[in-house]
Amino acid sequence: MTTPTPCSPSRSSLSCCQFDHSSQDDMRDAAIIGNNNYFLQQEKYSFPKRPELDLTFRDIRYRVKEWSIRNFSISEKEILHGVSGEFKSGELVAIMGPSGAGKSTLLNALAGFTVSGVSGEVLINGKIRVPHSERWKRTSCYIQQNSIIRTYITVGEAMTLAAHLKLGYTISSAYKHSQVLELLEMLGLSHCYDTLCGKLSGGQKKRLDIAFELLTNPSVLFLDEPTTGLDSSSCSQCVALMKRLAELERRTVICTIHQPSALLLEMFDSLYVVANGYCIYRGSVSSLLPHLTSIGAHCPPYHNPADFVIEVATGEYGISLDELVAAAETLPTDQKTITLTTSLPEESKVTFFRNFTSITNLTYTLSNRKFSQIRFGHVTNPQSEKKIFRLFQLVVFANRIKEPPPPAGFLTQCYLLYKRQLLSLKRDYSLLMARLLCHLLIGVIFGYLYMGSGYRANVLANYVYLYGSLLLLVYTGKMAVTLAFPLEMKILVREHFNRWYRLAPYYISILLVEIPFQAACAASYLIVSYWLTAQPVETNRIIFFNIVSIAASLTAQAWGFFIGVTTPIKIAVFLGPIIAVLFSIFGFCIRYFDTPQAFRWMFHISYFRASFHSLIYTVYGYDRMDLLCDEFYCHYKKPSTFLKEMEINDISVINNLILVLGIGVLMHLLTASALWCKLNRR
Ligand SMILES: Nc1ncnc2c1ncn2[C@@H]1O[C@H](COP(=O)(O)OP(=O)(O)OP(=O)(O)O)[C@@H](O)[C@H]1O
Repeated sequence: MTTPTPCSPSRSSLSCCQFDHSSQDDMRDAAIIGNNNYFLQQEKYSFPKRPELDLTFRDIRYRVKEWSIRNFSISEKEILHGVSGEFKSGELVAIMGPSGAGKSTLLNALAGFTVSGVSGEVLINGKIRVPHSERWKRTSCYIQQNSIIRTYITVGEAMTLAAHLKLGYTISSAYKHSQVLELLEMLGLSHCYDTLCGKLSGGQKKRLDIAFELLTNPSVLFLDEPTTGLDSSSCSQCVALMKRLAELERRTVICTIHQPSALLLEMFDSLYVVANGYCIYRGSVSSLLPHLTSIGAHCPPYHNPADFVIEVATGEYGISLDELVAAAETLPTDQKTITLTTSLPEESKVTFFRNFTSITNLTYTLSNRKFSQIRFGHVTNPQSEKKIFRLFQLVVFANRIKEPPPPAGFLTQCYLLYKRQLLSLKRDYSLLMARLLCHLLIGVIFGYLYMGSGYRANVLANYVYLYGSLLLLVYTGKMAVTLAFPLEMKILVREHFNRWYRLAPYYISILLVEIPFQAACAASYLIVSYWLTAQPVETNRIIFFNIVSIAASLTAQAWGFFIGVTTPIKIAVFLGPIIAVLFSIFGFCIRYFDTPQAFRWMFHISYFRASFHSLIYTVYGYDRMDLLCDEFYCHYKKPSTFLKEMEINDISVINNLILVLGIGVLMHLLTASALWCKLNRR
């Protein structure tokens, strides 16, 4: 057997995807069959083992505030009306109900995805879960209905990257790679290793979403309508997979589902039916029909029980919602939750078991942690024996639980996310090329239209060229990100909630791609048009001209990020240009003393004005020589005359540059804060 080559952390983040196939096959063999491989076997037990988590929820309510145009007031609407229940580890739970019943709302509340507006208690193994609990997020995952995956990276690359981000570098790359292969194998995706994510079918994308999250082996999985959009065979494969996930390592798997077939319904261990925000059934699938029969709803022969319960919920069988809710409240609940404190000394645990089970002669050994070595003495009743065995399972399991490996560090996250951005761009560079070529083309057109205006005393043409150039760079800088960022948000929300990375590395990785690219686009325009319009060929002027223009474009880009993050896309498309135009009029059409008092503050904070004045000063200031005059009298033959009349003869380009860059930095800080609020204050 070939010993797998470990990928060192310093190698490419995706280096494990770039193994040649023969070594990949060897790795797979080593990972799956290779019990003889000491290296992998050793680490197999260091993979984060997670505790079994029972989830109990009590009196969950969800209220939203709604603006009523008719009453001109804000009213409160309750969507979940105090629902309670319990989902146990090792169970596959279906949340069902008619459309609009509140299934997704309940799932979001239980997962901690929605926090604001939610009241009630969620208990994990009997302990109250605090909102935004980091620990909870590390042991659970939430898989949204619509799979949002980057289209232009392969399954193998996406999985490897997720493994590096989520498992950090305390685990070797070789081991992470073996986990990736194992998971893909388990989810039937190993043949898609080199397939681009965008080319996967709907069902494959869903399985890939699950594979991403299983890398950290979460104890609780929440899935919002995982079967929606799948054909019947893919549906049963998907439910069978979830069932396996629940059974393997006793995970708690909770999903919302729309009217499953009778066969699919049978696969669930537990059902939770909601109607109009109330619970109308909770319990096993087998007890559903007897319960409904007991309240007078008889399921016709050969009718799908899933369809039947929805019909009952919508009132088709004449049973009111109040009756259904009242009947559900009489259903037995297992309120007893036993919480084991793993930090208890072993002796205390033995005492605890003795007291709990009234066992007289209990001996056990955990030396090699096998259940077979647990010996019961005299057990007073068979019920206790079952319970104690289960508790021992918990103890043994708890002893095997290791702290999850720390995720990748800050700089590594920046690097990995940056690499992912570059990889996507490398595969889909059409948009970037279009942006670059447009800048070049406009540079040629502007240069041609205002050819030679840079050295003539007829400064009006050059004045318009400078204004037009700045407007172009501001618009292209702003709008490209204003419209693109809302699409990014969906991926960010999913990955951030599931603790792939923190916000700062993500934002930095975006900026590391967008800033150089926008600067390159702006430079391509400036070089062409500067040369064609025959602006002064002096090193200092050229450098200042480029720096000021690029700074203005990047500050506009920062505004674009801010607008894209804070406003819906439909509003962003016109808000972006409106703000650009509003700030552009200061300095161009209106001089400071012509500006009404009420608007003078805008004159001061307008980065457009600051950059525009700086550009004019860069071209005509610094004691520039007389301009070329083709006529008998040229009023602006001396550039200083023009600067004086424009009231910009004594400005400081450096101060203006600081203002422009300062506004850019401020906008990025505001954008990051707005993103943080969006991600953490749901
Ligand atoms: N933030 C909100 N503001 C206003 N109404 C909301 C909000 N969230 C949910 N609702 C309303 O609550 C109800 C339940 O929504 P939810 O998405 O949970 O239903 P569902 O059972 O998952 O439906 P479906 O099966 O059609 O997806 C709907 O009427 C929805 O319009």
